[in-house]
Amino acid sequence: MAAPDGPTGSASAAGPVLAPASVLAEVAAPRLRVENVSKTFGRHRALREVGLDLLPGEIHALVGQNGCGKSTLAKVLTGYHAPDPGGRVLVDGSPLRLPVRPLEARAAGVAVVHQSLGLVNEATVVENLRVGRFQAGRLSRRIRWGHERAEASALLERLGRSLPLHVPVGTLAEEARAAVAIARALQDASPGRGLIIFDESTRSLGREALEQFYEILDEVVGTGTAVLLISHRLEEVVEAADRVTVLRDGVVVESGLLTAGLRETDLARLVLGRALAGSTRSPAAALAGPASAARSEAAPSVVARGPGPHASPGAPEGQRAAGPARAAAGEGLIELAGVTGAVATDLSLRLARGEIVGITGLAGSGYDELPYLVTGARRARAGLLSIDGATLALAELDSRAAIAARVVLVPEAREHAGLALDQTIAENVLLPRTGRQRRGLAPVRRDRERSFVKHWINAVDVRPPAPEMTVGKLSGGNQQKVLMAKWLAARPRLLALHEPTQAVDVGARATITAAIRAAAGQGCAVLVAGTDENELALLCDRVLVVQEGRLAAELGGGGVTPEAIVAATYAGGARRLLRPSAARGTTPAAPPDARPDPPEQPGSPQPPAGVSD
Ligand SMILES: Nc1ncnc2c1ncn2[C@@H]1O[C@H](COP(=O)(O)OP(=O)(O)OP(=O)(O)O)[C@@H](O)[C@H]1O
Repeated sequence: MAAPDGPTGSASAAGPVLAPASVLAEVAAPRLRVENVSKTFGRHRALREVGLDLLPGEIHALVGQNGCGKSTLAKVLTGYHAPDPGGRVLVDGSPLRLPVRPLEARAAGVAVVHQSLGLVNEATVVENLRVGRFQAGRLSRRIRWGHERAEASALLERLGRSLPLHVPVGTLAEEARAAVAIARALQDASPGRGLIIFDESTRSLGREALEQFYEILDEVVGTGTAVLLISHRLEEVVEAADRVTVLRDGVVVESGLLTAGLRETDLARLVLGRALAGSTRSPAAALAGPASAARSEAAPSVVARGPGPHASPGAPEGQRAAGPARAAAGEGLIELAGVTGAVATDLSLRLARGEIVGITGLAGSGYDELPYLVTGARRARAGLLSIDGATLALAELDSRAAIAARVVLVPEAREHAGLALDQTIAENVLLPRTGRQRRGLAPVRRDRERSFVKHWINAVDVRPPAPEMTVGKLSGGNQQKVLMAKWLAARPRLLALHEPTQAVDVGARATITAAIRAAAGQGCAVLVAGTDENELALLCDRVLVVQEGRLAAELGGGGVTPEAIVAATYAGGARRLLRPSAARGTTPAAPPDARPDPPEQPGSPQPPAGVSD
């Protein structure tokens, strides 16, 4: 639904107000105008007559559920997909030829960071940053590597990063890879014109990196360049974007809403097209809901039976099931002793069966090494894992041995760790079982496999629920769900997760949360590394905070609250607002010459259209 005509302006706490897109667009020529763009894959229409205006100097968010068409639009705009005939795309008033030619788009001032980041993992940091821009010596015609290194360092420095320039990017942590991709796009931006598209690029950034990212975006939009920000982090959208457009099933249902005064819960409702239960809580809380409710809605057949804390249905609304406990002392305990990695130092902890333990910290503190070290995905320098009477030396553990012990990892970077993108959903979900079949330890029963796959597709709500679909053709969030299904289906004893709901929409988060709880309910111990305090508070029985490699705090029982997690993580320090200086609320932050007058204040704020309570 398009924004209706009528008075426009800022929003109040009573509700958001429709954006003055049409008014503003007349005042300042849009950096990007999309008209009537559609895209069909086979029989599926991923985009339907989409229209969008990006104004000079604004950060414009594009939000919507997994699979609603956000990345498809980004790929149409940058020439990866050819749109259906009939649409138009204009950059700074000039039409681009359709399908878009990538070089023409770049010349027109369109820069992009795709959701996959688009890096060549085998190439070095400097090569990824400078490919296509290398400068050769005038006489030697050889690449001037000294110059390229200096350029690359300066680009990364803008983002507050100092990375080794000669390592392959595939060896870097996800946050560092994101920084490389973002730095590359920033160098492509043309000050004062065009736009940069960030497709879920901030999903792996910790809070400090996020703050730095928005500082630079402020500089970029300050020149008049526009930013199209695709994100599932609705709190980030509300805090940092000027306006937001909502896509649902390939259709624009809200166009250019001002974010000032827009509440996260209202935006979540627009994304989902329905009201949320308990919407007075934060959307994350409301959507994750009580363990029992989430379970019954999302994965009824995996409802907990085991001894874990999440096994008892019927917890009252808004409460987590009671704290950890469960297995008799010693029984089923998993013990980690002296785990030491690159930064993590001498981390020791015990997990009971069915317990969900969170681990968090600032970037570089080492908290995020733990899931990889205990599952053999990264070699530990030292440490022991005791599980069901067996003790494994982590310095010798590899992934294969860990999987054999039913210790599994859902990594952060699904694109290059954990999913076979050219195989079907069914093949991916069944992959951990085929090892036993290959060794002749389990029979091949096609009918059972089919219902097994169907069960797990439903449990994590993969869309479309088509077992034969190639995973690479799923949207990013649905790929994440397949990754969860694959490892949950392996019935782990210890499930180690790193940012399990990244790139997953606000609705599907509840489904994944429920599936993790159900696994815990069946006795699986869960270790979840992440930085989202709301998610950790909802999911975890205990949360450990790591500082400078060492355990610095432990929160348990009633102390596992978002506020306590933030306080312990920042050791009393405060977090900055993402865009403290931006004068948002009445108009996009256009440069002075392009900035329109603020729209009039409406008499009474209107709720967003298209939401039914
Ligand atoms: N190459 C392709 N072939 C067939 N279908 C595709 C292809 N790429 C995307 N799709 C489908 O188009 C729809 C839109 O996908 P898209 O990746 O744009 O969603 P999205 O909104 O970006 O989702 P997410 O938030 O999960 O990243 C989905 O149903 C997806 O399965």
